[in-house]
Amino acid sequence: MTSSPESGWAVPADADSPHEGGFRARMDITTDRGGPRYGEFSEEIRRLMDLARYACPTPEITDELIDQVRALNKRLEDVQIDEWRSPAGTRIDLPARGNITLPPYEISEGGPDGVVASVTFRPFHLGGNDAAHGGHVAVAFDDLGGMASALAVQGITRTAYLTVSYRSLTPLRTPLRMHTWVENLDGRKAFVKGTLHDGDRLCADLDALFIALKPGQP
Ligand SMILES: CCCCCCCC(=O)SCCNC(=O)CCNC(=O)[C@H](O)C(C)(C)COP(=O)(O)OP(=O)(O)OC[C@H]1O[C@@H](n2cnc3c(N)ncnc32)[C@H](O)[C@@H]1OP(=O)(O)O
Repeated sequence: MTSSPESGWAVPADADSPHEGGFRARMDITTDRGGPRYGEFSEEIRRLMDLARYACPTPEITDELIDQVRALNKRLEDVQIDEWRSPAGTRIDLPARGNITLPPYEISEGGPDGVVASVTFRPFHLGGNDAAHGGHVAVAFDDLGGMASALAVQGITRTAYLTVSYRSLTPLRTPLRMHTWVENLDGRKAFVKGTLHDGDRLCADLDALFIALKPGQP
């Protein structure tokens, strides 16, 4: 994996890619990548996003911050790797598998009855009026609905459709209960339902279809 000189973004070097279709690569999931403090690193990045979202720096402080963030980005550019070997998304010991782009969640149950997780939308997940952005709620449902369907079909699934009904405001900074489960399994089709609760209050619910991928299907 190298960085594209034009964009500075990581680009895949596919000659040695371990990917064989679906979301996963032909390699073991490890909890070592990024080291024992990788979870702390992810949390500091989330904190950076939270603080940046609500910051109103003076022009002088903006200048200073640009230099500091550029230095941090330069350090990260030096350690780019492809998605299959990146700790973000494969560290199953960390909230949301160490994936900093997902709302952080912790799973308490996962099996034939579905998945139950505590999800906390961060300040940077703001939609407006101190409530979570609906798109971030859908992201959480997609990931945990995908997990429920994957457990049911014992394989990799992909979202065909996903409908979220927003029943009441979803608060930030509050551990919420998300439950996703397969209501009906019909061959490769897993019809998934889900709920998101703040205590007894229903914030949103899910109606989705996930399709089990065929071997090698991209
Ligand atoms: C643990 C980690 C969890 C992570 C979860 C993250 C999940 C994601 O975000 S996935 C990303 C978003 N989704 C995508 O990009 C998917 C893009 N679409 C595709 O790849 C394909 O259309 C795919 C795989 C969904 C289905 O294609 P394909 O495998 O060819 O199946 P296909 O033969 O068309 O359909 C299979 C069945 O599903 C039905 N179906 C497919 N799409 C739909 C749909 N949108 N609505 C209703 N039915 C559908 C078909 O009618 C067919 O039914 P039947 O077998 O009864 O005739």
